[in-house]
Amino acid sequence: MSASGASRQIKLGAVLTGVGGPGHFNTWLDPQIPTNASIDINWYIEQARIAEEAKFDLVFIVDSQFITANSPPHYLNRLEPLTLLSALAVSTKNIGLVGTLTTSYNDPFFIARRFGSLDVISGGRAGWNVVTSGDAGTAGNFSLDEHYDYDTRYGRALENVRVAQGLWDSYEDDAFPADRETKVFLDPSKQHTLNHRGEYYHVEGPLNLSRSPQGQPVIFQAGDSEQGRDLGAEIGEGIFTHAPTIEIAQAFYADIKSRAAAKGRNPDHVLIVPGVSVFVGDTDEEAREIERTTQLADGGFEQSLAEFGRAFAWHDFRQYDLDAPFPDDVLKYAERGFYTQAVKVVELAAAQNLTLRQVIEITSSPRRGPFVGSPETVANELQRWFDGRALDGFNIHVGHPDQFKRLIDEVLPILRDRGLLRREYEGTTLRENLGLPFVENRYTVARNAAESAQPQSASTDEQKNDVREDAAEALVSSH
Ligand SMILES: Cc1cc2nc3c(=O)[nH]c(=O)nc-3n(C[C@H](O)[C@H](O)[C@H](O)COP(=O)(O)O)c2cc1C
Repeated sequence: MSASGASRQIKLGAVLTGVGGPGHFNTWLDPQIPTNASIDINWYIEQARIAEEAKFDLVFIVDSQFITANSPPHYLNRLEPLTLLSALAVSTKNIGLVGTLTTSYNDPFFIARRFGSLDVISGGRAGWNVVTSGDAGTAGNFSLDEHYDYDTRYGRALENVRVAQGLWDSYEDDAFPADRETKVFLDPSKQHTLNHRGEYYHVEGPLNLSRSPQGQPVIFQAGDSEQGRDLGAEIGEGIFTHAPTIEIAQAFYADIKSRAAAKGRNPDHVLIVPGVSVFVGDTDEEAREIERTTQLADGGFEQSLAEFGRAFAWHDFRQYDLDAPFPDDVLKYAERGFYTQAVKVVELAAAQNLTLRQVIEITSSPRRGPFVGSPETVANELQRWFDGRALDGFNIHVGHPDQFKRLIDEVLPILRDRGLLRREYEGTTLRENLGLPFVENRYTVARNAAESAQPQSASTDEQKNDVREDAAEALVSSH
């Protein structure tokens, strides 16, 4: 189904953060959340099946590889995404399986192999959320003294993704006749080496794995700097982001879509799906109260202060006077961390002349989110953002089970009745369900193009090969 026009429908993801992600230190106290939720595969299977029953497009697994004692509970003790998603692949049938893997500390061959395997195991439901790692300390776990600077991080990311995509085309879709009569297992003309020599990677190929029914895994991306947005516009088919207000979300949406169009891409094939929290009550007032009490119970000043340094490469802000002006030279710590996020905090403090205490209070006190109210109110607001081109869908942060249930039972049916959500999955692959095109194998495309362009003149095998290689080269470099 097309992502545009009359049939445009809301995409839905479920972000599973077990016992509580950033800012949610006490979510795990909820008796309905097992204290080992983040490492209990049965909990993940249950959530994925609930989401699948509600016809969500995908489950979304975020990740990191560096922690301190002040990291959020889910981050302290959680499963590796690809291992986890492989278990979900055999416990579900339709829902997409999106995992986060950093390009800064994984070689593209390894990434291509792992996501390719997930894609094959799941019958074409895999997605890769491309990140570059905001936690500067990750470097210390991968034999480096220092995390990469931004240009290097994003340069590596682009090349890494291109190499992985090249490797995923190692075999054309009919490469394995596996014919017992003729004893031909592989058609060697349908196996391709990559021979990549780039700035950061040398990769020969081929990958020892055939393609899935969707051709290649879907590429998601998360990163908000200029370089991050450019990368998303270049390679992202789904963009994971924050959306604090409809105006900011609309500006982000327009920016990414126009960057993608400027790169010659179809903007409808870049879906913007920010992470959002939803609170549902019987009335708008009750929902606001649930939002306030939940945020108060899940958060806390002391823990927020301890965790506050994460964007600044875990610089410890507890050393400063809380009631003095916000320290003005801390951005240097964030240069290899979550710099974009850190800049926003520092700019806010400067613009409003805030103390450190006030900044922590602002970032940790209950805030009135946009998707809070009676089922009707929440449905209206979700629709307003969708119709207003602030986003193409929502990655719902799954926190308290009661709230996830109310969203599914009370809000989604309203949107479904308005024709904004599917009743049944459109296809069996993540691409089909997201309205994204199947990725044709580049060598098959080049072969077909060469054959139809020169049906008579290609008199020798050598000539045919030249044309094929030329076309393949053009495709590889423009892909
Ligand atoms: C919405 C969002 C989600 C992210 N999720 C992850 C994640 O799960 N794991 C990770 O290592 N980095 C994650 N990142 C970090 C980015 O990959 C990037 O390193 C960081 O945001 C700094 O780059 P930026 O300034 O371009 O945003 C996320 C970033 C954003 C904006």
